[in-house]
Amino acid sequence: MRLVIIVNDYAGHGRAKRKFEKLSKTLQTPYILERTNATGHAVEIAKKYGELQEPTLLLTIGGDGTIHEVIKGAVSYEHLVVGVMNGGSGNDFGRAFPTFTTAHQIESFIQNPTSLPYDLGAVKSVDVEDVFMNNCGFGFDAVVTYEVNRSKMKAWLNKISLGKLAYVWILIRELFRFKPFDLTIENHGHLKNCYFVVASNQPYFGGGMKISPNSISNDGLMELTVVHDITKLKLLLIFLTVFFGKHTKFNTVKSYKSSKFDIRLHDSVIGHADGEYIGQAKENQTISYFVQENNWRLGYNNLTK
Ligand SMILES: Nc1ncnc2c1ncn2[C@@H]1O[C@H](COP(=O)(O)OP(=O)(O)OP(=O)(O)O)[C@@H](O)[C@H]1O
Repeated sequence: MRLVIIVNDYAGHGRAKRKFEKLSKTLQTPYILERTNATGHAVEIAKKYGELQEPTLLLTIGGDGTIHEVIKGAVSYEHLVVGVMNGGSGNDFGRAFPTFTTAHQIESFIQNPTSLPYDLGAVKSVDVEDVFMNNCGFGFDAVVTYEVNRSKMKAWLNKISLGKLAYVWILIRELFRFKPFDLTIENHGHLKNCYFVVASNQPYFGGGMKISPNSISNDGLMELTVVHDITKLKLLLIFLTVFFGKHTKFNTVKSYKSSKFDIRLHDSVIGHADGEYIGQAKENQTISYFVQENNWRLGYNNLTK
């Protein structure tokens, strides 16, 4: 099996770059190195190897955004297997899926490749279309993600390893600015004053929050979680309980399970897929979430974690 290593030097504020440098000192197996040069490049890299028809491990060293792009490009190419070494900041993928940590694990995989198929979520409306291996949400979570990613303060604080401070500051600032929206979920009814709605294919989001504790990534189903009708102070308290997956006990948190959801937001609200901004859904447009069952393969063996 051919080994292609895809590295996003910028992921994890240089963490992915350092991981690759360390790996390259011990890895004996020949490999092709692909460094991403911009947002979206990893999709093109994966597609390029999809067209070459040779069994290939796309070993991705980066964060959730880079992994998202590689899976998006690799989807439906049966000879492509995605492998991951965590190199991001949040690494929600690595909390739910097995990942490689050493050169020895990768070498033993190349000699004896084993992989399993996983589901991919899809989201589609007139203005928004994407896929997700972790989760895809509209509302407050997307606003915080968007503001954190474009924040100059975060870039500066990261240089002195205080990036999380920027996250907390932006979360509180946006909480006071955010205007809740009404939401209709087809076949499930209408909810008022919603802060966010998120569809999940695995439990974790936002860097370790267990937003959807019962999500399983290869069951052909997704979970929809909505937080609604709640004071801003209580929402902050609920954020603390999310780390332990205990928020679902509050009656202001609703969860649904299905292979497909059609929702309508009664305001124009921005969205994210796997923590990357995907655009703004216009008010009252139908947004369809659905599961593409078992359509990408993850490589790992009994040595991976
Ligand atoms: N050469 C590049 N320069 C700038 N951005 C890049 C480059 N290559 C990829 N990107 C983009 O960098 C963004 C962040 O990458 P990624 O999500 O992997 O890291 P992270 O944000 O540190 O990790 P996490 O999402 O796990 O918190 C992605 O949107 C990706 O498309």
